[in-house]
Order: sequence, then structure tokens, then C-alpha cells
Amino acid sequence: MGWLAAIELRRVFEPDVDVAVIETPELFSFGLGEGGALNLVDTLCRNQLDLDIFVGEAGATYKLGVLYDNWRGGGISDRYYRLFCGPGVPEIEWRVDGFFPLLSARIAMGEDLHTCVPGFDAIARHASQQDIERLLATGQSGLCPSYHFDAEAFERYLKRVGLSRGITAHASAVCGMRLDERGYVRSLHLGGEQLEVDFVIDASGFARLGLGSVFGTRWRSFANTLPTDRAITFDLEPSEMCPDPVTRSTAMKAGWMWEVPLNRKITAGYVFSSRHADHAIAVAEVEHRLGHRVQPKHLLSLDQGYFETAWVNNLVALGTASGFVEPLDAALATHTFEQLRNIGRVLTNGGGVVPAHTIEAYNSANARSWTGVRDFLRLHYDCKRNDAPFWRDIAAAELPEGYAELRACFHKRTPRWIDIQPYVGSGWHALFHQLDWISVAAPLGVVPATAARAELRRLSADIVEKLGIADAWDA
Ligand SMILES: Cc1cc2nc3c(=O)[nH]c(=O)nc-3n(C[C@H](O)[C@H](O)[C@H](O)COP(=O)(O)OP(=O)(O)OC[C@H]3O[C@@H](n4cnc5c(N)ncnc54)[C@H](O)[C@@H]3O)c2cc1C
Repeated sequence: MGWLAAIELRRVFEPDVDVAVIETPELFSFGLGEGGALNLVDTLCRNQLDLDIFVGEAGATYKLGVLYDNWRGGGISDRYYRLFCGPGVPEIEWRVDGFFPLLSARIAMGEDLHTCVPGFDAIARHASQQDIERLLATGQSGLCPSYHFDAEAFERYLKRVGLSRGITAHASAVCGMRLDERGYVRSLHLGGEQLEVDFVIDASGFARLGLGSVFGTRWRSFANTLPTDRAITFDLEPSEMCPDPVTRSTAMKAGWMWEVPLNRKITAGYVFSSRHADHAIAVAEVEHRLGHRVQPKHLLSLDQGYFETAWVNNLVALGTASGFVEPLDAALATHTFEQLRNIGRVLTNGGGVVPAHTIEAYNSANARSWTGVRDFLRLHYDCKRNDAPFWRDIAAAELPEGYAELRACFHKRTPRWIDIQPYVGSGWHALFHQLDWISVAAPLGVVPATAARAELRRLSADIVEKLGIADAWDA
């Protein structure tokens, strides 16, 4: 994300401010395909990165949501979707007292939620990219697009754009930082050279040069809540059908597997708990599920959590340098884009002069946002599976307090905006909205039919008749 951050800074700073990217000549990359959420598109547009050029340069394909396979334990055909919904879906446009009566009626009747989106048919029949483009252009699909993309190709594209906009590149590793007596970074050590700096965005990924090494900021671990701590990654041959416009997340015996469909390959991985499987067991399970051998590319140890303070004086950490969560729902990329938007917003609104209490507000909003990510991801594991020790252990594990309370509410009614609002602070946007929570909580039974029925019964008979949901009301 380093080049993207530099492009954001180039946009917000005056032309006479130098913006530079320091990148190691031995660039480290997982070679992954990634999927963004809707704020990927906002980030590109805000920075005048043309979407058509991005698609060509980053090998991007449409992403219209996430497909969850086997999270309820009913086998590979037991699936539900969380779609990126836009205008044109009556179930979402009708809202009464903070809830969606037409969606609640579906939950009360035990119906799928994703089938209410007109464009879902195109997803189900593996429509081509051109068909999806045409469908989106009609404005009738009820869908908003994001993209899957090749992370390395995206970074190369951003570098070309960055250089063309006057950003300078230093091919060198950052070996250290010199702080002044107040703890502000004054220069970076680049091998033999010192680079004087006024402001630093640390996008050093797992190296965590700033918060981890220099400032020793406190780490808030999610290990008790999100138990997966290992991942293997591998590529798959693309299927003969067109690339699916959804990221596929399949529940496995000791975690879950992701598949990001790109044009010429599918990048995939299995995130698992080391208490319940090891590398060999994970590979064997993947091969058994797919029915063929795979060639693992990386075995990674993952420590899920975040640094309590992401912005210290004149250094702010971005993306993995500030925290990490498993790639479920592209939460890390979504959080990173929101961090970047807020860094840009604070710098622009402050005219480059930012008081300490604004930095505190950024840090507290960032921490809230991470908590929201943790709880939304934890929701996915609330799935009543008990066919393997991993799922039984999760079912028995203690829940974080905030999420435990939310879950208790969802037994009585569907998720509301007021439930999510506490995760959002100081000008930040929610990463996962009411509809996202409903789309996962209802299929898993965290919102039971009885809860949906109870809230429908609070509606007047007039509204029930107008909406045509008397069956659900009476059920
Ligand atoms: C297993 C796995 C699967 C993932 N899958 C997805 C997914 O499907 N979708 C998704 O949205 N996200 C996914 N992610 C998250 C994804 O990695 C991040 O969203 C994003 O790529 C992280 O970007 P970053 O810039 O923070 O870190 P990185 O991409 O790791 O970049 C850090 C950069 O800093 C450089 N660097 C390190 N040390 C130094 C130094 N001393 N000096 C100079 N440069 C240095 C490195 O060479 C590297 O180029 C996944 C992550 C993992 C681990």
C-alpha cells in the first residue's frame, strides 16, 4: 500500500512538498490476488486513478460480494452470499424504525436473502465480465461493483502513476529512524544515507518498522477471539467458466479456505488453527476437497490484532504495519483504505497542521474500527458446526463482551445501525454495514426466524398489508 499512500499524500499536499517512497530492492510480496470492498473504488476515484486503466493494469475482475460455502456444516452446496448491494432492491429500500421489514419477512419465512437482489441471477449463472458490465450499466441490478485484483500488478501500476505525478523513489531498505527529543521522526537511515523527513507513513507490512520496532506500541491481540494463526497459500487453475464475481470462502475442518478468482488464475489459501492442524494436514485436506494436488507457495504464521496507537507524533502506520486480521471479507484491505481516507482527510482539513487531540481521535477511531472488524469476523464462526474439534472449541470459547451483547440482541431482533455505530468514530465510515451483518447473521441462525417475526409483529396491520408480508406476520 506504500505507493497508494504516497499518491494520497501527493494529492493532499501542496506541489512544493516532496513525497518519497522508500522501497527495498528485494520487494517482498505474497503474490496474492486480493479482493476489495466498495471503498476500493472510492479510493481509486478519489485519487483520480481511472477504473478502466486499473482493471487492465491490475488484472482486475468484478467482485460483487462474498460466497460462503459449508459454514453451516451442510456440505459444499450449503451456501449463502453477502452481496454488495446498491439501489434498486425494494427489500433494502423499505426501512421502518431502523429495520428492513421485507428482509425480516424473508428471515421469518426461512428464505434466502441474497436472491432478493435482481443481479444475483448473473452471479449464479457465472456471467462473463462483459455481461456483468452490461448488467451494471442498466442500473437495475441492485449491485455495486468492487474488484478482485493482482496485488503485485496493482503495486506496479501505482508506482508508474506515482512516478508520473512527481513522487520520488528510493531503492533502499529503511534500517532505522532518528527521533528528536520529543519523539518525532527526523530522519530515516537508508543504508549509508540519511533522509530528512517531516511526516512518515509506515507501510512496511509485517516488518512493522515504526510501531513495533521504534515506538514499542502496545499490541492488542485477537488470538482469543479469532483462533486461526497459520495460512498456506497456493494458486489454482481457473475453471472453464468465467471468473466468479465473488470471493469464495469455504469452511474447512480447522479454519476456512479462500479463493480469489482472477482472469488467468485463482489465488487461494487455507487459514487454519495450529492447535487443530499442521501444514501437512492442511495441505492434505485442501487436496482432498479439490480432488487434486496443490503446490503450496507460503506457510505463514499469523498474529491477529492491532497496535493500540497507530499514529505517534509524525508517524502513522498503515495496513499490516498497524495490525492484521485473516483475509475473511477482505477486512484488512477495507480497513487499510479507510485508514488512508482518514489520514488524507485529517491532513487536508488541518491544512497540514494537526493537533495532538486530533491524532488521539484518529487513534481511538482506528481502535474502534479494528474492534468492529474483530466482532464482524467472529460472527462468521457462530455457525453451530460441531463436526470437528476446531468448531467445537470455537463454540465453547468465551466471546468478547461487546460481541456477546450484540449476539444476545440478535436473538430478539435483526442487526440495526445503532449496533454498529459504536464501532465508528470521529469522521470514520463503518467498514461493515447493517446489511452486511444481517447477510451473515441471518443465514447462520444468529438471527433466528422468531426474532424477525417478533419485530414484524410490532408493525401496524396497515404497513403489513402495504408491504404484502401478512404471511410472515402471521407465521
Ligand atoms: C495469507 C494472506 C492472505 C491475504 N489475502 C487477502 C485477500 O484476499 N484480500 C485482501 O484484501 N487482503 C488480503 N491479505 C491482506 C493483504 O496482504 C493486505 O491487504 C495488503 O496487501 C497489505 O499491504 P501492506 O502494504 O500493508 O503490506 P505489504 O503488502 O506486506 O507491503 C509491505 C512492504 O514493505 C516493504 N518493506 C518491509 N520492510 C522494509 C524496510 N525495512 N525498508 C523498506 N521497505 C520495507 C516490503 O518489501 C513490502 O513491499 C492477505 C494477507 C495474508 C497474509
